Amino acid sequence: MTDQKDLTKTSIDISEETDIHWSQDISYGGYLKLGKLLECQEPLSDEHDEMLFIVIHQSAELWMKCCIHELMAAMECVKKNTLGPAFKMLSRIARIQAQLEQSWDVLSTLTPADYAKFRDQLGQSSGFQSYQYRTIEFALGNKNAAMINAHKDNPKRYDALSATLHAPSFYDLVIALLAKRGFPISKTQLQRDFSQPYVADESVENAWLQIYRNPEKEWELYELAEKLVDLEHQFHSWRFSHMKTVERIIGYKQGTGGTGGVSYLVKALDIRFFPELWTARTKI
Ligand code: HEM
Ligand SMILES: N[C@@H](CC(=O)c1ccccc1NC=O)C(=O)O
Repeated sequence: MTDQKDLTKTSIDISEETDIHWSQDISYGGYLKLGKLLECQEPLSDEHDEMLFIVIHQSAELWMKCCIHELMAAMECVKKNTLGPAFKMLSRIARIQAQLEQSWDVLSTLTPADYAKFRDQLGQSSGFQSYQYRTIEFALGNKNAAMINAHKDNPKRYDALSATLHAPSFYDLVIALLAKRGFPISKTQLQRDFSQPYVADESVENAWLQIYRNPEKEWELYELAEKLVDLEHQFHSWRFSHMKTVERIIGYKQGTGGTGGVSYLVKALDIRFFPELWTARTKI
């Protein structure tokens, strides 16, 4: 008898299932717009490996979309001086960055010969023209006005990118927060032209030094500092892996976007979003 009872437990309980009100007008594919999404992979060549190239880039753009969503919301939290929810968003961004990093491993299965078979089809197109990537760079503080020119044919994107260029970056907002919380930050940092590249400042470094030396006094800011360091570390790893993957796939050829290729990507490794968080470490 007991055996029979157990058997009924493991079988599907129809009476419970019928309690679920299956919606008439929504389905998995409908909700996720898979019809549209899965029609977006249109290789320009008949080469087998072009599918991987397209899917890797499209997935990266989807993750970037999610990352921008979190980043903008986290910036609003910093503006409002409420760091709790921002921490949650920054942790999610870190996991997204790990996903993006992982994709280099998949792409490295593409050999130089595989890529050469369809590279010419790409013309002058390049990651250089990624609107979402540039949005992230600007929001994190790597401001470079010349980069918006790639979007001059799309006024909506051009204007939105221009707005992000001129707005305070995540780090600008964090510095304003340091001032709000009583740290003596120089006026030049608080009233700077936000469209210009950020230049490191002693008053900001001193604030971080104080926070790192006495974390118990400003635990939230200490935690924020470490989350920013994580974010920059991951971003740097992504840049590095991109550069190394490009090196193994196209060697030292020029980029389709008109740069020197690997040499351009190597130079980008010098960029720091949060410079004082790195220089302060030597002095602690
Ligand atoms: C075969 C694979 C790839 C090659 C050979 C490659 C090569 C390059 C090169 C040479 C550049 C410099 C600009 C240029 O002259 O074109 C560049 C920039 C860029 N690539 Fe890639 N890339 C590859 C894959 C990817 C992937 C998977 C992504 C992910 C979204 C990506 C995103 C970018 C971005 C955002 C830039 C602009 C970087 C900046 O301005 O700092 N690339 N790529
Ligand atoms: N810049 C690459 C081309 C390239 O990677 C690319 C071309 C079109 C769409 C996305 C691309 N990926 C990132 O740069 C190259 O020089 O081969």
